[in-house]
Amino acid sequence: MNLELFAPERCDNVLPYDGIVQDYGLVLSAEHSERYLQYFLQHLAWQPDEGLLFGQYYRTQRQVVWYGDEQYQYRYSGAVKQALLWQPALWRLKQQIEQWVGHPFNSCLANLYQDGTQGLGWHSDDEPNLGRHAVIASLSLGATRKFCFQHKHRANKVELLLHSGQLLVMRGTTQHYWKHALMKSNRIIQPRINLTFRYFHTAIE
Ligand SMILES: O=C(O)CCC(=O)C(=O)O
Ligand SMILES: [Fe+2]
Repeated sequence: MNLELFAPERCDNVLPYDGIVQDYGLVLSAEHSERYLQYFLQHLAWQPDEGLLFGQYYRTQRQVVWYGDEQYQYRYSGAVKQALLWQPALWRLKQQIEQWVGHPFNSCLANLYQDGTQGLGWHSDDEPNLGRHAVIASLSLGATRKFCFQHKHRANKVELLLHSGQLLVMRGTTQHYWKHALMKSNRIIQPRINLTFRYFHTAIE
């Protein structure tokens, strides 16, 4: 069965318990998604992620960039991460996402995976600056990729395929109970951009 033939359906919660992950399905047409992909590939200030982990310097293949209302800062993996002021097209897209989701966002962490050899390992987005019940809106552009949730204390795993133009919203206790990861696959040769819109609280630190 070729899963690519099936457009993702909206789903109020893809998790069985202990969190909420809303799948909005495709919120952008194939044409719009492709235009955004090409534009953001060119116009966002992509850089490898780097820092120190257990005293070891690392530099990822995956590229990242963080934009926000202000030049927010936080310390992570032995490096100071700093937000750039919004890129105008990204800010306009954020406005639209806020309307769809009904929640404000003051920053966006963007990831660029050049092909399927690049992924993102198991983690939770549970930094103190995101607050206890963070609402994170994740828009996918480009190659279809497998995205998984794994419960931290139980055996449950949830697998999703994220298509170009698909919007996922994580909220409630999701980050507390679940980890997520973007899986690698050598068969995928196209790039993918993921935009995660977040609300960054500056009072903490
Ligand atoms: O690329 C993705 O879909 C996931 C990105 C992610 O989990 C993150 O930026 O924290
Ligand atoms: Fe994440």
